[in-house]
Amino acid sequence: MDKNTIVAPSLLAANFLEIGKEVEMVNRSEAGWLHLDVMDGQFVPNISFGIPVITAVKKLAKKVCDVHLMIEHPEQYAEAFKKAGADILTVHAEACVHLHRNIQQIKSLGMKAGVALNPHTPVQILENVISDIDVVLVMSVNPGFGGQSFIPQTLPKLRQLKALIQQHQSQALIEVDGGITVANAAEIVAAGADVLVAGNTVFSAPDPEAVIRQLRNAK
Ligand SMILES: O=C(CO)[C@@H](O)[C@H](O)COP(=O)(O)O
Ligand SMILES: [Fe+2]
Repeated sequence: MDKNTIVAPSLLAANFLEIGKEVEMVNRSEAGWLHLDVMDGQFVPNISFGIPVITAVKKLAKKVCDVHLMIEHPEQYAEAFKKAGADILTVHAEACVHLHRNIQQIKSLGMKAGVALNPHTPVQILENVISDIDVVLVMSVNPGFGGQSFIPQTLPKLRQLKALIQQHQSQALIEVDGGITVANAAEIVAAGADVLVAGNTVFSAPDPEAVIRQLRNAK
C-alpha cells in the first residue's frame, strides 16, 4: 500500500443535504481514502448512518471506501458491508470476543481487515493478530462523535504500535482517527501515522481540498 501519508476525510462531518457534492469534492482531492463511520447506539452512544447510505456513496466514490464499524456484533454485518462496497472493514477490538475469527471473516470476504482501539486499550492486545491485519485504527478521541479534541496520550501509543508492527514484520498501516487538525498533523505523522482521518477539519474548511493537501504534506 501507499507509504505516503494517506488522508481519509470522514463523511460524518459532511453536509448530508449535499452528500453527492461532498463525495465529488473528495474524488477531486488528494485524499486516498473516504472514511465512513457506522455507529449503532450500543457500542457508542450515537447513531450515524449504515448500509443504504454506504451503498449510495459507493456508486459515486472513486476513493478507497474505509468503513469504521463502531457496532456490536460486527460479524453479523460483514457480508452486507462487503456488498455495500467496503474496501477496508474495521472492527473494534473491544466489540469482538473472537477477534481472530472476525479478521479471518473480513479477509475471506475479500476486504482489507482493520482493527480499531479505543483510547484506553493497549496496543499489546494486538500482539497475536498484528501479522494478520492490514490496518490498525488508533482512536485519538473516544468514539461516537466528530469534532472532539485530540487526546495527547495517543502520541506515545503510536510509537509503541510502530515498534510492535516492526517487531512482527507486519505490513499493517497505522490510521489515526479523531481531533486531527492542520496544526497537529505533523507530530502525529512523526509518531508513526500512515493514515490521517479528518472530519471537521476538512468539511468545515472554506477550501476543503486545500486542507486535504496540507494534511497530506504534513511532516
Ligand atoms: O470515528 C470517529 C468518531 O467516532 C471519527 O472518524 C470522526 O468522524 C472524526 O471526526 P473529527 O474528530 O475529525 O471531526
Ligand atoms: Fe472513524
